This record gives sequence, structure tokens and C-alpha cells, in this order.
Amino acid sequence: MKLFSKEQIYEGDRLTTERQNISSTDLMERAGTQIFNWMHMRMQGAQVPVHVFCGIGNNGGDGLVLARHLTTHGYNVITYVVNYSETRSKDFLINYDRIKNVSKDWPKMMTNSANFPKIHKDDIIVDAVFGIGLNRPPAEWVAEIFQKFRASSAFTLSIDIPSGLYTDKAIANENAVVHANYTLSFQSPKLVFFLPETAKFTVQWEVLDIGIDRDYLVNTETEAELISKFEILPLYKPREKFAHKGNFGHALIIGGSHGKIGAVNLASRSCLSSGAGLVTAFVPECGYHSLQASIPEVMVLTDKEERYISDIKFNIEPNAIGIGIGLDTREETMKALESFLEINKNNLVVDADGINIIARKKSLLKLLPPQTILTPHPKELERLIGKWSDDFDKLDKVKSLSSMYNLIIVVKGANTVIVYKEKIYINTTGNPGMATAGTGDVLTGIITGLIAQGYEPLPATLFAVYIHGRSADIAVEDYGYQSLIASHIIETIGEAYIDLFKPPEQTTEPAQEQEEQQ
Ligand SMILES: NC(=O)C1=CN([C@@H]2O[C@H](COP(=O)(O)OP(=O)(O)OC[C@H]3O[C@@H](n4cnc5c(N)ncnc54)[C@H](O)[C@@H]3O)[C@@H](O)[C@H]2O)[C@H](O)CC1
Ligand SMILES: [K+]
Repeated sequence: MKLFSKEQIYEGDRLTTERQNISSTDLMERAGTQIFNWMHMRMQGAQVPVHVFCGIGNNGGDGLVLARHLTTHGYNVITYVVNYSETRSKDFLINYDRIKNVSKDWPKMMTNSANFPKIHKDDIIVDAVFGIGLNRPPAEWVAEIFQKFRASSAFTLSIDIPSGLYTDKAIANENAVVHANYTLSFQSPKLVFFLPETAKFTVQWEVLDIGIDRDYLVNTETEAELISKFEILPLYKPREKFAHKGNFGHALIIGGSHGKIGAVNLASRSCLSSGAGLVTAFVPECGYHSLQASIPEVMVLTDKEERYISDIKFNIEPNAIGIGIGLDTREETMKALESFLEINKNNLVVDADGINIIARKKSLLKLLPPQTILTPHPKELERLIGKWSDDFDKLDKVKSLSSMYNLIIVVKGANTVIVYKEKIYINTTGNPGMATAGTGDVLTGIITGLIAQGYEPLPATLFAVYIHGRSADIAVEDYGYQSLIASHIIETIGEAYIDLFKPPEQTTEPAQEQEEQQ
């Protein structure tokens, strides 16, 4: 799913009104009506007090449309105008007039936080104060209103975006943002719903279709994209009946040191389970027996050193190499990695200590082959790009590193982000159970396995991150967050593949909602 920028959304609105020959007021009517339909379907006329807080821009206009429909359908609705500016938008004003026609209770004007109403915890708050047009911090008294929303504990539904969030920059003050239980976002979710510092401001989100011009939506390239089954399925490479193991490549996993052979075990097993035809592990001598005994399918080559890797030499011709897991960063191993990179021409996936070594010696970056994949966790990323001031600064830094060295960078986290040059992909699978030892090794194995069997580096990375998270989502149903371990994720890779071909669960749209949309 494309994540449109603020500018692209405004342009989409403009083109839609032009091509569908409707006014911006009509478009706002659609937007507000969609929110109403959503609520009406769930509330079925319940007389819970609904407090609709409207700003003075178009987000506030949407709120007024909603409040009008709630009123005419007999709901218990109280409307407020958070009058943070006298520069009201045209469509706000039109809808301000319209609501006065349907109710004797005109919207209550708020110019400070002192006259904030009493809101019971079982009431509903609709937040239509700021939309995507926020361009500077809200006034202190407006922030106080947001804090009172939160203090009331009432269910808070934000329209389009929790008020106080920008679409394209970091917030300055967490207290000046609405904490939404649910956000109904028009046409596309906003990037900030997925970034670590701002994801918490909405517990859930949903996209409402307001009929923006199809051609525009299809043909507009976005900087960010959300990756779910819909995007992943077309990347899948089907297998032919007469295929044999030689068709699916040879993957090499290089890593391990005394006490960290398990990392290589995990990566090699996940590499096999992702579908690589052959997998060889290259480890220090001490890893030989445990690997041979625990994974009979994997071939093992060893370094001359017993406890660490000192010289990476092998007589096979792999199609992809995953390197760095459990590697250690001692001097001898650093030298070995450097010598290896100087002659290597193979597709590479670099993880863990492989990244730490490169972070210590940045000149190694230019030895990485084109479209090498780096899979840092937050600390490794910081060693690589330095400290960042906020999520947007982090993305900028990652993008420039990616562009400068032609790298695919997997920024691991709750919503793993894959960056390639100027483009960012946000994964939607995975769960908190994955915050446990070895899950990164499993990911490295899957990416390496996919490249070995013929996936190009970028599709391999997107596919792997998705499958890795999906496997964990399947496994967590049996194990729960606490007891999920990396090995479980490997066991369910097969189910994650099968799941790709299951039809999506049916979402039954009640007829009533459909009718209202027309
Ligand atoms: N396709 C769609 O998604 C549609 C969305 N709609 C809704 O319109 C808003 C965006 O409306 P806009 O008027 O541009 O912005 P806001 O409502 O967020 O209004 C803010 C308004 O106030 C000014 N401003 C910005 N920051 C501040 C501040 N800190 N203090 C005071 N004033 C501020 C700014 O100049 C704006 O004018 C979108 O989110 C949707 O809800 C349409 O209804 C239909 C199509
Ligand atoms: K809002």
C-alpha cells in the first residue's frame, strides 16, 4: 500500500474535484459521511454522548460533517470548535452554516482550556482538531485540551491523523499530541503511524476510501510503501515440477566464534527452510561437530583456527553469502573480513558483527558489492550512521548511506523498515515475541536463501522480512510472546509460505454502510 505524502494528498484532492467535477465541499461531505458510516454501523443508534472537537481547517470541516449526520440520525452529540485561529477554511465555514440548520445547539466555541466540558470515561471523543495541515506546534491551551482528552479516559477517535502529529517531521512535545484509540485515515495511512516515536499515538488505524481519482492513486509513485501480503505475493517464484536442487542455488553462511556457533546454526537452518538448494556453513573449527550433528542437511567448512575466524577461504561457488552472525570483532577476524571483501564478487547479506566491523572501519563500505544487504538492529545502526535526533533524521541518514554505497538497509524494529536509496518499505508482519536472541540470525538466513535461489536482492529482502514476521505471527499463536524463541520461527517458515496463498479473511461490510456511501 502506498503511503502518500501530504503534498500528494492535497494534489489528489485537487485532481479528484477537477476530474469528477465536484467541489471540495462535496469531497469533504464524502469524507465526513464515511466517518459517520463507520460510527453508525458500530453504534447502531446508541445514546452514548459523542463529543466532536473541530478545528477551523478542513479536518475541523470533516468533524462538522460528521456531527451533522450524527445529529440528524438522533445521536447524542455535542460539537465544539477549538478556535485556534480566525483563518477558517472555506469548507469549514460552509459546514459551520450547515450544522446550524440541523440543530439549535450550535457548536460550543473554545478559546481556552478552562471551559473544557465534563467528559465521562464511557463517552466518545472525536478528534477533528488538526489534520495533515498542522505546520507548527499547537498553542499551549490547545495542547492542554489534548491532555484533557487523555485524562478523561474516553475512547478517542481521530479523524485522518491524531491531532498534533505532523506528516513529515518529528513532534517537539509529546503532550501536544492526541493519544487516539483509533484513527480513521483518508485514502492512505500516514507514515508517522509506523515510526517508533509516533506509532504510539494511535492504537489502531483504518483507511477510509473517499473516492480519490483512481488513475492518480495508481500512477503516483510514493516515497514510502507498506508491505503486506498483497505486495509480497507477486514476488513469489513458483517451482516447476522438474526442478532439482541445483535450480535453487547454493548459499554460504559465514560466521560463528567460540560460544556463538548457535547463530550459524539458526541462519543455516532458516536458509534451508527458505528454499535454498544447498547450504554450506563456514565456521571456526570448534563449530564443526555441533553443526554436523544438529543439521545433517548443511555442509560445513572450517577455518584453521579453533575459536574464531581468521581466514575466509572456500572451494565452493555460492550464489549468495550471509556473513557476520556470531562472528566476533577481534583483530584477526576484522582482517579476515577485509581480505574476504577485497576479493568477493558474490551477493552479500551482512549482519551483526559483520556490521560492527564495517562500522569500525568505514573504508570497508566501498568494498561491498552493489545491493549488499545490511540488517542492523538499533545499536548496530547507531554504530554505522551515528546518533540521530529523531525518526526522520534517522531515515535521512539511512537513505544517504544507502544511496552513497548502493546498499539495501534493513532497519530492524517493531515495524521493520527497508531502505533502498530514496525509497522506504515498511513491513507489517511480526510481533513483540520476536524481541529475543537469534531472530536476526534467522532473518539473515532467509534473505541469503532467497537470493541463492534466484530472487533479486531487493525483492529477496522484502519477501524475507515479510515471511520472517509472518512465521513469528504464526508461531506466537502456539507459544505466546514470552516463550517464542528463534527456532520456533524457523519451524513455521513453511506455514508462512503456505499462508501466502490463503485468501484474505472476509471482512463483511454491512449493507447499510454500503448504502450510505452512495
Ligand atoms: N483526501 C483527503 O484526505 C481529504 C482530507 N480532508 C481533510 O482535510 C484535512 C487537511 O485540512 P487542512 O485545512 O489543510 O489542514 P488542517 O485541518 O489540519 O488545518 C490546519 C489549519 O490551521 C493552520 N495551522 C497549522 N498548524 C497550526 C497551529 N499550530 N496553530 C494554528 N493554526 C495552525 C494551517 O494553516 C491550516 O490551515 C485532512 O487532514 C482531512 O481531514 C478533506 O476534508 C477532504 C479530502
Ligand atoms: K485529527
